[in-house]
Amino acid sequence: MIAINGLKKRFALTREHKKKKSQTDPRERDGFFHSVEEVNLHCGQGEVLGLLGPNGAGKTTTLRMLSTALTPDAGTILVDGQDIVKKPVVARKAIGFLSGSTGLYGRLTAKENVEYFARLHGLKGKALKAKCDELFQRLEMETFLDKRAEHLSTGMKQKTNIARAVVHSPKVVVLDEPTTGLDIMTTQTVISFIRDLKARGTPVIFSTHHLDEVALLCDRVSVIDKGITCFDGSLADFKTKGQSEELNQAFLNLLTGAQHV
Ligand SMILES: Nc1ncnc2c1ncn2[C@@H]1O[C@H](COP(=O)(O)OP(=O)(O)OP(=O)(O)O)[C@@H](O)[C@H]1O
Repeated sequence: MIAINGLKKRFALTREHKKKKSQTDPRERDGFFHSVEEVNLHCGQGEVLGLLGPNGAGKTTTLRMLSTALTPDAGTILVDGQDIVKKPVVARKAIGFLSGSTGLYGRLTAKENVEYFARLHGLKGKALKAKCDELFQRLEMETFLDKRAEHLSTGMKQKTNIARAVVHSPKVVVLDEPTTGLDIMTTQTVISFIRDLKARGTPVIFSTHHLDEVALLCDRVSVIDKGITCFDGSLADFKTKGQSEELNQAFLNLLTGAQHV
């Protein structure tokens, strides 16, 4: 369903970076920062994949390439067998992407924001209302639908962003740190929403630093360390290869192992 192979992305170093005498990161070389060096990731129909990695590992860069916001320097990204790098317009219809920095229109209400994106995707009339109402109910948004986005709390904004990302019923959902900064109740709503997507057969890829969410939701896990995939497999394999039933420990063991390769 989703197959990423040999993905690479580098960014030109700024003048400030180049001026620095001491090299701080092995990914800084030849005038570039090699943010993603070799990422491989696989997620099947109805599976949920947790993308893990330390800060700066390259998770957001990978997800931005998957969402077509960034073009890879090398590698392939297949969604349902279609090469989305070659067909970005097809990809944008097929993928619902929640980015950490997605902005809402502050002067529009939560409801207007979601409806606006529904219209951009070609929904109208009864179909638009039915889809939006369903999402407002599933994401428990009814109490703040008529509040302007600029006055919403972090959790309310995140729910609105999620509704906006999936209003076109995408084949694949990609969420960059969907629960970061949320309270326990809102986190629970987001977790239930991901479970619901899985039950409907929609594959979900989400990045997180919370391994309790991985335990609750994921069939598969992918770990990136310094721009390189050091694990991509089932949750059971993650525990076996990480040599621990405890997910935090398995994650740390996999990272340590990767450094020794
Ligand atoms: N446009 C850019 N120009 C230069 N460097 C970049 C750019 N975008 C990302 N990077 C660098 O690439 C590396 C990977 O960043 P990325 O945001 O993908 O990491 P991450 O795994 O999502 O981290 P976190 O868990 O902290 O969100 C970082 O060192 C970052 O500074």
